[in-house]
Amino acid sequence: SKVDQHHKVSHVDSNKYSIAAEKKFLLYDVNFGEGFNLRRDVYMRVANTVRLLRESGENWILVLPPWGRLHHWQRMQVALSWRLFFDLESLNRFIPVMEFEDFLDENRPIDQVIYLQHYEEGWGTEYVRKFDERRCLPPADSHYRKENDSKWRGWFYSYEDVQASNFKCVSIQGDSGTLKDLLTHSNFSSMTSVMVDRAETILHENFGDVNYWKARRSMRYSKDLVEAANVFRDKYLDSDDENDDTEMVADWRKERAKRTAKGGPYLGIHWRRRDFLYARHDQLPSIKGTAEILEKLCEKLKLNRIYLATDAPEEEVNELKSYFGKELQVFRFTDTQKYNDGQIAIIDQYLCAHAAHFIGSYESTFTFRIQEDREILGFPISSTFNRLCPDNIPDCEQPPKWKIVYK
Ligand SMILES: C[C@@H]1O[C@H](OP(=O)(O)OP(=O)(O)OC[C@H]2O[C@@H](n3cnc4c(=O)[nH]c(N)nc43)[C@H](O)[C@@H]2O)[C@@H](O)[C@H](O)[C@@H]1O
Repeated sequence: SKVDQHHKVSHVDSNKYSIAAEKKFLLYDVNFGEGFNLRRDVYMRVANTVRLLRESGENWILVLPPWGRLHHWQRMQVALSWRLFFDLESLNRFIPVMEFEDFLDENRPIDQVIYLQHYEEGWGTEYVRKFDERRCLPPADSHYRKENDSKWRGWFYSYEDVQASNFKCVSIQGDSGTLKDLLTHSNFSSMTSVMVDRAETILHENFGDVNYWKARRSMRYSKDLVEAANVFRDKYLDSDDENDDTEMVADWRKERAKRTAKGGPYLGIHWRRRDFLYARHDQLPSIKGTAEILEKLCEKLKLNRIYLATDAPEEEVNELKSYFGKELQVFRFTDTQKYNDGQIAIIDQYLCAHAAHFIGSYESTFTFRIQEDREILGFPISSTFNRLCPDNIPDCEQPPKWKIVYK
């Protein structure tokens, strides 16, 4: 009936694609090995799938995958909700989202797990967007198992009593739009709730376009984290939004292009260490080399404060600091009592994003997210797209400038 339908959409009235159709739920997960900031990128891809589905008249809602089991996090936590990190109201202004806990509270089943994988035979000579139901390749076959009750069990973000009715593997090459097609034009189109595992398999439909940036801008940080970081800016970095020209409108949909942000009187650096030293060894400076770059930069920019975001062990931080003269002060946010590893990572990023000048680490997604935040805040390009060069190539190639677009 009409009344029923009205009831069904009342949750998503705030969204401009509010649709009189039955609600459907998209859940997803990402390969276990991926880090926090690649996962944030995968959110943008899947959020755009939901946007496309809604634009085509289907009433999909994105169920947010709880955070946890990240191998970079020193403390092994699981089942952390999104509101610990992000502002859900803000996310909801792009597409309707809900926490997994709330999905479970509504006693909803998971009808179908679709495990995305590549094509066994590879990509072929030309890139075509396509998908096909295929036999499961490793490791899919080991991640889900059928129990005696013929339900499927898997990791499900550590929740033990969650199961799915059906499980299929799909080979796919494509993007957010291809995933939309998979959900609407395949055997899965009758399902009400679908979980897509290995969602990182799909790409952005148009990397860096306006919808990329809308999804990105909707990912405002939780009010608690912003508050904690702002208190720190005020106390140690002589930095606040009014002086720095970094004020933001409450609703990201009202943001307009600008390049007038000044930032606080400090240098922000993302100094990626640990496993990155193996992966990108030739592209990173030594500890001493890092100190030399920072000293020179501070002298040039007439700054005497550094905000250091890093995953480096304490000994390395101490070594770095030991190379600086007395005139340079180094600050870090380290309240691990009150905040979990992901929250500290976000506070680190926020503080780097508000610095007068930023320098990051080569091809780190942690660095990329800071650059995006600075684009949103409206910094001049030259203060943002900078990287630490290795010792032997002091004038190394600087990072690509993925500028924000509003149209
Ligand atoms: C080598 C590759 O590196 C890729 O990492 P990359 O893009 O830098 O960035 P992420 O994917 O975020 O992984 C790095 C993780 O290390 C911690 N981390 C790194 N830098 C900082 C920092 O400045 N402050 C804080 N608080 N934490 C930091 C944090 O947990 C972060 O999520 C990985 O995603 C890949 O899985 C792979 O390991």
